[in-house]
Amino acid sequence: MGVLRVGLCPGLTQEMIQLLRSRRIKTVVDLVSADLEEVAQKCGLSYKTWRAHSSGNLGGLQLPQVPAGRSWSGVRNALKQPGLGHGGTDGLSLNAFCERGTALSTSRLDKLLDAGLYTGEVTEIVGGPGSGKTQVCLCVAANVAHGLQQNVLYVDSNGGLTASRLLQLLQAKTQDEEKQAEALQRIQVVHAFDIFQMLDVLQELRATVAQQVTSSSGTVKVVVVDSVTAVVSPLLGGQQREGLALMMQLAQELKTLALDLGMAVVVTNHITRDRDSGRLKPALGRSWSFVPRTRILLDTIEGAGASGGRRMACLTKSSRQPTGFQEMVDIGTWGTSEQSATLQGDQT
Ligand SMILES: Nc1ncnc2c1ncn2[C@@H]1O[C@H](COP(=O)(O)OP(=O)(O)OP(=O)(O)O)[C@@H](O)[C@H]1O
Repeated sequence: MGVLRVGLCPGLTQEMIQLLRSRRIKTVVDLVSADLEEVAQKCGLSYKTWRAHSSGNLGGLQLPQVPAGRSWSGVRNALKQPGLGHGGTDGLSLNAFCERGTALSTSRLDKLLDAGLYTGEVTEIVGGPGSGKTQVCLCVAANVAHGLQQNVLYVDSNGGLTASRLLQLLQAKTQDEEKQAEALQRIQVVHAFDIFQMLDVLQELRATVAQQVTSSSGTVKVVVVDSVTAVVSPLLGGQQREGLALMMQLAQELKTLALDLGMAVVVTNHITRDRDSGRLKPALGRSWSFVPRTRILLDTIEGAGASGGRRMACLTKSSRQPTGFQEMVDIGTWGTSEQSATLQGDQT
């Protein structure tokens, strides 16, 4: 059991340890199980300062792997489960541990995602050309920037983003031009047309956020990458080992942003046909398939064609909901109305 001690994480002073002890918080597990806001209040620290102090890896101590929850109470309950709370497999920073598993309501796909995009995770939107992946990304960006008033980094690697469509989505949410402008300012758009540019962008974000732990300016909550396939697939195939290595480096960067910096990461991926079975599957192969924790497949509805806006969204990977859960969405009306219909949910 990790007893709290000076130097375990930056800013954890003897004085703070004494204060915590007087509140019966003696170990790392006591600390992560406690209500952070309440602890901050009792110890006379601002919540933000406390969060800043509690970032870091607690001296490399292994924090328990908690099943994804949605709130602090979820984290606390998870820690009460037998077998948890005595060290684990996942050396998360305390900061990320606190942030992990917050559901951000972001799009018409919230129901499939079990309340929204989760911080601390990579979510993948998969589909063929014109299936609506970019529309989902734009919708997520608009909702996060306007509805949640949080910052978004939007990495466009295929030129799919258009400012006019983004504005259209925001106009559907508010008529107030000032609010539209504020939301647009929260969406930082970066073009990265090869993997090196993309790695640069993500590494820069990581460095900036790491340096700004105590800054009052808002940090990026959601990272959108549309698409990973555009920059990775030219590197794969044949004997291109370097390509695979770069792809896994990209995967690592995205996971770091999610797990260590508490962001929700959304990526898009193409589909490809399996050589043996002939079935459609996400592109980029088996190594990449483990990167996203949740995956949604977008498909055109038979007979409707790609030009129509109706799509079937199907949950094909999830740790929370039964896979096979489907929802019909109309990407064409996303900028104008808020209609969607759940068609079916079944276990596969
Ligand atoms: N401004 C718009 N208003 C309404 N619907 C649009 C608009 N732009 C595109 N769409 C719809 O989105 C579809 C294309 O979706 P999108 O560009 O998101 O696909 P994608 O999956 O990202 O494709 P690709 O893989 O080729 O980039 C169009 O067929 C159209 O139905």
